[in-house]
Amino acid sequence: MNVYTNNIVTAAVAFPFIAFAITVPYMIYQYRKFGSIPWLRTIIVYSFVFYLMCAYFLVILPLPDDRSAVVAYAATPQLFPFNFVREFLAQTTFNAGDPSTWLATLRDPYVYEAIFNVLLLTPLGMCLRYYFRRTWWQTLLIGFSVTLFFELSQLTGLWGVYAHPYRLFDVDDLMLNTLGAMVGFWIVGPALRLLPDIRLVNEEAREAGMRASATKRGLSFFIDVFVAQTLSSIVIGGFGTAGLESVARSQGISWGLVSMSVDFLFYLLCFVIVPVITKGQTPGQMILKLRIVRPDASPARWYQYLARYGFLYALVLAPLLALNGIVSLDPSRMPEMGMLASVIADHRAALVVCWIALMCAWALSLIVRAIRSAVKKRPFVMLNGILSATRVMTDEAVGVERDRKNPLDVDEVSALESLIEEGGTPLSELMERAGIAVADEVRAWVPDPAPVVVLAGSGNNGGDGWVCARALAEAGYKTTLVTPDIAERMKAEPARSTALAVFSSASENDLPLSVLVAPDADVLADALDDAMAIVDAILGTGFSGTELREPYAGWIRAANRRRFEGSRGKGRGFHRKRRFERADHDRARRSLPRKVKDAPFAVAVDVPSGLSAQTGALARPTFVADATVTMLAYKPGLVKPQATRYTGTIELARLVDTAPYTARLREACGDR
Ligand SMILES: NC(=O)C1=CN([C@@H]2O[C@H](COP(=O)(O)OP(=O)(O)OC[C@H]3O[C@@H](n4cnc5c(N)ncnc54)[C@H](O)[C@@H]3O)[C@@H](O)[C@H]2O)[C@H](O)CC1
Ligand SMILES: [K+]
Repeated sequence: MNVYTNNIVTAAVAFPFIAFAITVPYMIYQYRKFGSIPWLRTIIVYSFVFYLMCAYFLVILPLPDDRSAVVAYAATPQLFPFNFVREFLAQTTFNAGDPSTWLATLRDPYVYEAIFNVLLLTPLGMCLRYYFRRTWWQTLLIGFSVTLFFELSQLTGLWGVYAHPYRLFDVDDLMLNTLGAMVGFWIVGPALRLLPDIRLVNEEAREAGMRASATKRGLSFFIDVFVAQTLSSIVIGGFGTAGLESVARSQGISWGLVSMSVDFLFYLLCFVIVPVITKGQTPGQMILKLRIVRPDASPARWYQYLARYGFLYALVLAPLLALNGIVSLDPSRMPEMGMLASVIADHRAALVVCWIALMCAWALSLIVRAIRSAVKKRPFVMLNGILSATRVMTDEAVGVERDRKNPLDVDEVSALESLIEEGGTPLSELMERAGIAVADEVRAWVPDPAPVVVLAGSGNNGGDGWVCARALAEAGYKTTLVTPDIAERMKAEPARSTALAVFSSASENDLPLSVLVAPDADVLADALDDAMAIVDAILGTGFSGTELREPYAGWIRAANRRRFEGSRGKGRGFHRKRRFERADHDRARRSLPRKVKDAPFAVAVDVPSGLSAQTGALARPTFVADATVTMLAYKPGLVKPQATRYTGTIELARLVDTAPYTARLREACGDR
């Protein structure tokens, strides 16, 4: 086994170099995707790379010294499947009835190499399922391809580096390695319940990406100082080379003052002039996608940038100037000094100690506040931010905050739809895009095709649901669409024609889409039990009143119950029935038991059904969603505090570039 450990040591030695080479592009990719660099993901990815390197090194090392040597045992590929079994049986002393032969068997090279060959790709299979969320057949295919790559490296003498193969191409290795990948895939199945859900890791990363953490801000500040200082050094260096230093001295101008002024100008450029031009971003903030705004996320004014960084400049510079003042006082000239100066000169050492203590306390308070803001997920506010009435937010958070701050009333949304239609985009096209946006959200959470239930009402919200169902079925999801009535009898347009088109497209193309028309409670519950995702396209902006009529109320109860009480497992019927009768399930999320582990992902179209898009009033029951995909603009009801636990995270699907239409709408409203 020694050769194996040696190879792993080689991998460990080579890993830092490879890790270093992938770090920068990997970090940039992560940051661009999530706006943050999640540590769990980083650990997984780095250990995965390390593992693949170990595996490959085990396959190709040790390298022979002679590049043209013929290695006898590797010369002819081994093409008989199960050769290792034959060889083992021919050579073994194994006797099932004699335990003393068992250990020897394990030490038999044919046995331990077979076990090792299975183990080699087991982590790959685990990772493919857990991290990359691949299905069994994808794992099989990838596992086989990786193995083939390994074996071909051996067959071709490391792709032609060696004149002859120096390790054996063996069909048994191909089979055993691929089997190993599948073993990894299977054993990770039960472990999935214990491991943190990688999709939640992504979600957390995205959430972290929304926050302007102290790290991001520190880094962007560092970049800015670096840029300003580099530019300034180049210019001052240039002045020096041009002989300006001696000119200045001959004129009696302090060169130190000149360099300080040049520094100051470049700091002014980076921290004030550039933000004025870019509407709130210093160079470092442009790279890290941060932005200086007012606390309500509206754009800041030029004097606020000046105040923000002016105070910071003073806060950093003043202590340095003070220190310089203390140190440069000469005690021997005390008699000529004023009272204060002589006291300072007399206690210089003590004052420097005080200064250091003060600076340490300041740095410590910054660190403590940075950690606290990271733990409590709150913004990190500094004194200069308060004084200038500005905050640093991520670009993403600024966008969301501005959208949230400008919701459109329900009748404004209708007016917007009409404007968009006049602008040349028909409502049926909007519906198509809306349905696809919801399907994309489902696919982001449930990446592998799985059973999905779409609850569709008979209005246009239901129309979005029909499109979503078709898009999911086209992607291979086994989709069940639940509707109160057949497509012909849908009440609204374009929902009716859309539903009819989806229906005929599903049968023409043989899509895995089944339609349940007004199913009874048991049939619906069966469909929900199987579902990995539930789409609520029952009611959108057209919902009125305070109560939900049947059958919608029953559908929502069934969906919420599936989420919070699990599927109708054996022995749970009685318990659940009682709960159902007491109507406990339509209590707010806080008072419900924790979402059950196998709960399907629940996504609401436009608004959760039962929540009034205009007022935020809640009906009993109201659909409880993990995410809401809202169309065109936020609605006032979605941003009400009581709405959050029903909406989950809100995604805005703009469907078109709404900015020109919204501007016209606001103009029209202003005119009124
Ligand atoms: N208009 C468009 O072109 C687009 C709309 N989109 C989506 O459409 C909905 C709004 O659609 P609308 O047809 O106006 O209303 P709803 O589908 O939300 O609901 C109407 C439907 O509901 C019934 N109803 C009303 N109140 C109740 C109640 N208390 N109990 C039971 N049933 C009720 C009513 O009778 C009607 O039948 C919008 O949210 C978007 O999702 C697009 O996305 C794009 C194009
Ligand atoms: K809905």
